[in-house]
Amino acid sequence: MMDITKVDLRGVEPGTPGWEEARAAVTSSMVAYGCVVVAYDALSPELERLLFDRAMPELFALPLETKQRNVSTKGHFRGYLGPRYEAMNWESVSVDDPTSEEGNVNDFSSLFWPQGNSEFREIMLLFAKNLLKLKETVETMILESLGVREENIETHLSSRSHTLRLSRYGVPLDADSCVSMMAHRDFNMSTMIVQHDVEGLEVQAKDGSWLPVRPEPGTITFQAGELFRVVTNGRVPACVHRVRTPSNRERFAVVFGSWNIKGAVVRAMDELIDGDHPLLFNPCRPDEYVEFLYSEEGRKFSDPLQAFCGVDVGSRSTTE
Ligand SMILES: O=C(O)CCC(=O)C(=O)O
Ligand SMILES: [Fe+2]
Repeated sequence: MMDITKVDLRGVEPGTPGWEEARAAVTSSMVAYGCVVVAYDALSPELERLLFDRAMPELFALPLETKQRNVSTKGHFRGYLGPRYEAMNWESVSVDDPTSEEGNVNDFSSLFWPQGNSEFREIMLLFAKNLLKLKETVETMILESLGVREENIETHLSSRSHTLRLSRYGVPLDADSCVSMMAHRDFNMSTMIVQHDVEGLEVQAKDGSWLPVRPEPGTITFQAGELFRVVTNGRVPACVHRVRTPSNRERFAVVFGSWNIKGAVVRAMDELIDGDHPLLFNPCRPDEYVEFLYSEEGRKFSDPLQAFCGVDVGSRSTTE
């Protein structure tokens, strides 16, 4: 089976020799799959083991009431997600704005370890900061390649909020398919996924085939969400992905999500609209889009973004 090409971003910075080559490779993978697999040192192997092999199993073994203390006022897919997803055998906790020094990660950590766990807190903060840097590098590469001006890239990067989510998948309940999370696109700007030891993430190619992303140490998957599709005026598709674990093992994953700042409007970047690339999506409000996505109406569409804010309403099609 074919692998998605891995791009080595270790030590690659703007102006360094490897930048342009890496940028081209990142962009071509994004245009093809809506995702790219990169090699990047976001956490040392020792810290990664501490997090995945010790802290995460310990955290998820806590009583339900303890995990439920992880709440968020910031909307969908935040805080503790558990019993509602029993049919998937999936649960996760998440921290908002995980790179802020003002104590979010601290409060998050003391929910689970009231007596303190400075090691966990430090790992989370370091991980989040490094993942944020990687995200900015990858998005800069893509937007630069597509011809977006530097000041617009900066505005784009500074209009974001972030979450760091820790997920646990029990062994897949459907032993035939081994799928524990169905095919979907994320409705945010972008997502980065860090796997550890156990396989699961699969990405769908345009021909419909599924490409497994192997949980190789030191690799991270960057995926475009629906909002990135709007921003790039459809040049970059939102990544279709799922979780499937044929080895039937419990699996942990860390997911860094990039969202809009509250109330913002997302629109296609000026440089990406021209005669050859007419505007595909009207400006959209992410909070309204999410409402639509989960509404009875929204669920009918195979491409709900197109139905919600697509310019060409003639091409709307339902899955029915
Ligand atoms: O666990 C993974 O590898 C993917 C998770 C995912 O797709 C999600 O949380 O939206
Ligand atoms: Fe996802």
